[in-house]
Amino acid sequence: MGSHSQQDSLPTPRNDAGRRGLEAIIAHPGQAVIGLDFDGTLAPIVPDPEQARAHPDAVPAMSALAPHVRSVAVITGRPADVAVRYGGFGDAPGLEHLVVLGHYGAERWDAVSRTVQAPAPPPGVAAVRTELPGLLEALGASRGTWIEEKGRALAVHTRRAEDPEATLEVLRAPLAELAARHGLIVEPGRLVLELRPPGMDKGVALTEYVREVGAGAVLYCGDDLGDLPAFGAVEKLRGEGVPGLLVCSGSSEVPELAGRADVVVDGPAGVAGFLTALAARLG
Ligand SMILES: O=P(O)(O)OC[C@H]1O[C@H](O[C@H]2O[C@H](CO)[C@@H](O)[C@H](O)[C@H]2O)[C@H](O)[C@@H](O)[C@@H]1O
Repeated sequence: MGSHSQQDSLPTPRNDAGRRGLEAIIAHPGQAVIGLDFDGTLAPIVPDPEQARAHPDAVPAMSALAPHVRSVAVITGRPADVAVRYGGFGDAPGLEHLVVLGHYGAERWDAVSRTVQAPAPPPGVAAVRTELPGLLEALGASRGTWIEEKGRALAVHTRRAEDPEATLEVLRAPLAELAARHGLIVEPGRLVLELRPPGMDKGVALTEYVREVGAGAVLYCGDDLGDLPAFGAVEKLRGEGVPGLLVCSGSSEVPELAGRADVVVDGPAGVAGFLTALAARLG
C-alpha cells in the first residue's frame, strides 16, 4: 500500500512505475485519462445487485477531478445505462463529457449524446437465457442463487446463497460448458459467474479509449477479476511510453488485484478520497 503525504493525503505509489504515472498525471493532467470501474470501486458491494449505488462521495469526487483531466471514463461490466442510473452520472455537474463503457466495453454511453451505442447481442445469449434456469435447478443450486438479466449477458450470483463460495464452485464447470456450447464465455467476478459474448474486455476497452482521445497518461482503478485486463493494458501502455497508475479498491475478496496495484485504497470510500485528493492537487 502506498504511504500518505501529510499535506493532501495523496498516497505515494509503492513502485517506480506507479510514481512516474502519478507524476505524469500531476504534471500534465490535461493529457490524462482516468478510468474507473463501477461495482466495488465507485459503488460499495451490496447483497442485491439491483440495490448498488455510487458511494455518496464518488460523484462529487469525479466532478471535482473531471475538469482538470482529458477524460473520465467509467469502464464496467454493467450495461452502460444501468451504470449511469445507479451511479447518478446523468446530471452531475462537471461530468458533462463523461463516457461510460458498459458490458466490458461492448457498449458506450456518453454524456453529450446521452445515448447508448451497442451491437445486437449474439444469438447464444437467448439460448443461454432459455436453458439457464433449468440447469441451475438440475444442479441443485441453493436458495438465494440469482440470475441477473443483463440484456446482452446473464450473470449468476451466489452472494445471497446459503454457502456462496461452495455454490459458485459447483456452478463453475457446468456454466462454462453451457457458455461454450452457445459461443459465449464465462466472466468470473466477486461471487458471480457471467455468461457473456467474447471479443471484448476492459483491457481492450481502455487501450482503445486511451488511443482515441490521444491520452499521454492513464490511471485505472478497479476491484475485481474483470479489472485485471485493464491493469494489463496500463502495464502494456507503460511499456510503450505512456505513464500509468494502477489503483486497487481493496477488499479481502480479490487479493490478486491488490498485488498488481501501485496504490491500494480502502474500498469505494477510499477511492473517493483518493480522487478528491488528486483533484485538490490538480486544482
Ligand atoms: O465491472 P463492475 O462495474 O465491477 O461490475 C462487475 C459486476 O458487478 C455487479 O456484481 C457485483 O456487485 C454486486 C452489487 O454490489 C454484488 O452483489 C455482486 O456480488 C458483485 O459480483 C453486477 O451485478 C454485475 O452485473 C457486474 O458484471
